[in-house]
Amino acid sequence: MSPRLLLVHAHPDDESIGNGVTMAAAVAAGARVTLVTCTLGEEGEVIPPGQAHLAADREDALGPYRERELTAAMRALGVRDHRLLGGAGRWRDSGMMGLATNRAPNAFWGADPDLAGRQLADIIEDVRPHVLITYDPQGGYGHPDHIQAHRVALRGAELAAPRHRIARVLYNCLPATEAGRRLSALTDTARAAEPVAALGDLPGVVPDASVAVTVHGTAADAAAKQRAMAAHATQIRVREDGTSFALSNDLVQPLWETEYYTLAAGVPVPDGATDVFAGLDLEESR
Ligand SMILES: CC(=O)N[C@H]1[C@@H](O[C@@H]2[C@H](O)[C@H](O)[C@@H](O)[C@H](O)[C@H]2O)O[C@H](CO)[C@@H](O)[C@@H]1O
Ligand SMILES: [Zn+2]
Repeated sequence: MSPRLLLVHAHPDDESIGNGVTMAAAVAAGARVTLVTCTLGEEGEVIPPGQAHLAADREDALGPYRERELTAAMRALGVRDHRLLGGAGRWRDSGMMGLATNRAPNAFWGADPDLAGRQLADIIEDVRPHVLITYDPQGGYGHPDHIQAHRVALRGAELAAPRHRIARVLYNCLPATEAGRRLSALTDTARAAEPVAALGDLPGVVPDASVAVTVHGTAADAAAKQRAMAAHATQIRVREDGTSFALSNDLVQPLWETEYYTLAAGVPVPDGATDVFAGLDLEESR
């Protein structure tokens, strides 16, 4: 039986930034990978000047454009099943915490967790994943759509449980020691002619001992992640060395070729696990 992985993310680009290697490696290993993206990122800033006209305060056409970026990113990772929660445009990007856009009529931040959770439960009952990956309760860095994606992911898993119980739930994370080392390396090199992010700017930093799964991937998986992140060109600038990137805030941060997870719920992870499915009886959670 092929293992099945479900990822729940807030905006187009989060999946490639946080899980590009994990997704590419799972596909290469024969797993079925399903991505659910909750919004189209309509409120995002736009990096390339040539696309600035798409922004919400201009033509408000960024959502469909980012959907096409997402399709290109999934092609780079080999992921064939990617779905928009509730259908394209059902839930709108809420903008950063505290903005008026948080209260827009269909802002994801205002979604009823039971309604959105039921939309996800329908997907869970269809896909029957062994593993679910999403954000920690803080959404990694406090973005309202990330917090809501966490809440909806757990609510959906709960609503689907009578028909399909997900064996393991993992949260994206970054180990503090390695994150600090990588940021120091970026700061020390001549390449950092740009400002480098601080540890507090990175999402989901945890004590090293909290990391349950470390996915290394291959060089091909890392290259696929770089291509997938570059496909989200309105949001991400992959730097020429391929080992760092910047968002529209121009803060340089590591492009992680290794991805890390904490165990949120379900079957314990064997020590030193390098595979999100490690130790699972796939037949048991058909
Ligand atoms: C990675 C991620 O979640 N990006 C979100 C985020 O974008 C950031 C936001 O525009 C912020 O104001 C910038 O300083 C930062 O550089 C951006 O990454 O929030 C957007 C609006 O909700 C969202 O569209 C984007 O995907
Ligand atoms: Zn996001």
